[in-house]
Amino acid sequence: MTIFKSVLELNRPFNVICKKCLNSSAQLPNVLTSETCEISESAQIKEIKPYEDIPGPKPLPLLGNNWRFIPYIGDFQIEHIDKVSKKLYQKYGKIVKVGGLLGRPDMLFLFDPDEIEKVFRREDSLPLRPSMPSLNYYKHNLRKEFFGDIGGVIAVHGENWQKFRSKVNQIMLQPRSAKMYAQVILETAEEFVKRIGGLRNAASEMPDNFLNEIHRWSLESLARVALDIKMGCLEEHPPDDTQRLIDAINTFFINVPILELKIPFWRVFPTSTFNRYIEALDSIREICLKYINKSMDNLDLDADENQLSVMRKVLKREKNVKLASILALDLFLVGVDTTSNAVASILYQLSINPNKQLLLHEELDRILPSADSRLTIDKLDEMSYLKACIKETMRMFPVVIGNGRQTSSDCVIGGHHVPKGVQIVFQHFVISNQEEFFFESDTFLPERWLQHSKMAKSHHPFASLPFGFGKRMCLGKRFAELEIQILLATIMQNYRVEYHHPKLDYYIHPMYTPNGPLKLKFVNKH
Ligand code: HEM
Repeated sequence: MTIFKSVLELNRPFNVICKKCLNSSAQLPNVLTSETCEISESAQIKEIKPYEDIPGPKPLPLLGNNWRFIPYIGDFQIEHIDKVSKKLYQKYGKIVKVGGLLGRPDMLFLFDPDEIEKVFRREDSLPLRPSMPSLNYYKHNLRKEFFGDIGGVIAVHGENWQKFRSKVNQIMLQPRSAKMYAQVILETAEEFVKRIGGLRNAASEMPDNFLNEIHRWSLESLARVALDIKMGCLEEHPPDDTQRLIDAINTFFINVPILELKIPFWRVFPTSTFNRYIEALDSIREICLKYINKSMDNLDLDADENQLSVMRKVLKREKNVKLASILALDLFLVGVDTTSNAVASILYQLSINPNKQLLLHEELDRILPSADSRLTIDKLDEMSYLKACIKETMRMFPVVIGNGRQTSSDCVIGGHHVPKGVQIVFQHFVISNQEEFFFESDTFLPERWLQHSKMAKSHHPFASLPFGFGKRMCLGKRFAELEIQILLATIMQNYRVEYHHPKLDYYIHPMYTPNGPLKLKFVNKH
């Protein structure tokens, strides 16, 4: 059979493949033979283009493409990867190769939800998200004596990841489990709403560092859910280590892309960035362990499981203190800044879209008619416009602008042969802001997410995925959603939010967030 002969002659899998296989979402065979493909020679075939033909910025000899991240010389600024990604899409199209990155595999930017769907659907049982080799190094080399063979989920791969994740998946991801924490999440939201009242200046505006205040809420909320501990973040004078923890988490996130995308000198010697990063991770570990141990002190494992914090639930089921502590550590590492930046972005979008905020208030006033009306899960379930406002913000400004997977075998993506080991980057931010996938894509239109609205259109299910997808999707999704919904409902029950300053651009710092002091004005509703 001539088709298959040409594969063998070129010694390159997937040089040609039948159209049926190409469009299939099934895992493609590694080497195409007449046994693995039912299509006869006469069937329509499609040429698979070689990997080398994927367009993208050309690497320089010796410097590869890393030079592009050098300040003042290169054209890739980490803070503006959103704009860089858009430009790459405009210049090269839906599949772009950024190769020649020293110390790391090629990156393949995907701007096509059909192709993203295929990658996700082909995912095997051990999906590999290729992020944070520096954290992997921290957990498995530098602080090996602490982590041992229990690395947690962040920056952990293969069977170790699967073993850990299978033990915590149900506790973290069942919607019913998350809802059990509604009461403590509500108490923390109410505390924060009170604090907002006290933070206002004479013009009812927030201080320049309002984002830090939101971090404090996010940390307190997570500590209640994960450990059943009141850290006191929302008190007038919080314990010193709460701010230290917030700063360390920020330092950690800011340095991740620097260590990953710039020339990785840290792999050869400890650079100042690397030292700062390790210091931050050590602080996170030290402070979290202090609170984890506190939480253990008054542990009653015989208590009704529904009353237990996430960490205690895991402890009760697994009887493994190390595993429960490492889970809590991972949650603090990635569960604070993500949620707080999402809240900052949602409040900002509502403040600059007052007509949409008005519709949100109409919904809230109907469901919670007075300042004393009690928010319950049932009432929250009725708040479809509130949820649509959150979804719409996450579509236009996803806090995590892209996600990724590393190919575990040779495959075909976008009609090209792609070898094993390449890092596929799903460009969600660029995709979900395109007219092709969302009409009036640059308009804040929560109605598009409402089932019964005239503006609701069916969307490509892979065009906006703020929490990822599949076996490795965000472990904290249920908690993040609940925390954000409860906080937003509590704020909007009490205040109208306005913004009277020059419009803010967005940047990556370290999440995708409004760039500038969030001088929101909170006006009493009652
Ligand atoms: C708005 C808030 C959040 C957003 C937008 C977000 C987004 C994401 C995304 C995009 C991923 C990668 C998913 C994938 O690879 O398919 C992820 C992973 C993860 N997230 Fe979140 N996240 C948020 C909040 C949280 C919170 C509050 C927690 C913890 C309580 C959390 C814990 C995690 C963990 C542990 C992972 C790694 C999962 C794994 O690799 O197995 N996230 N998140």
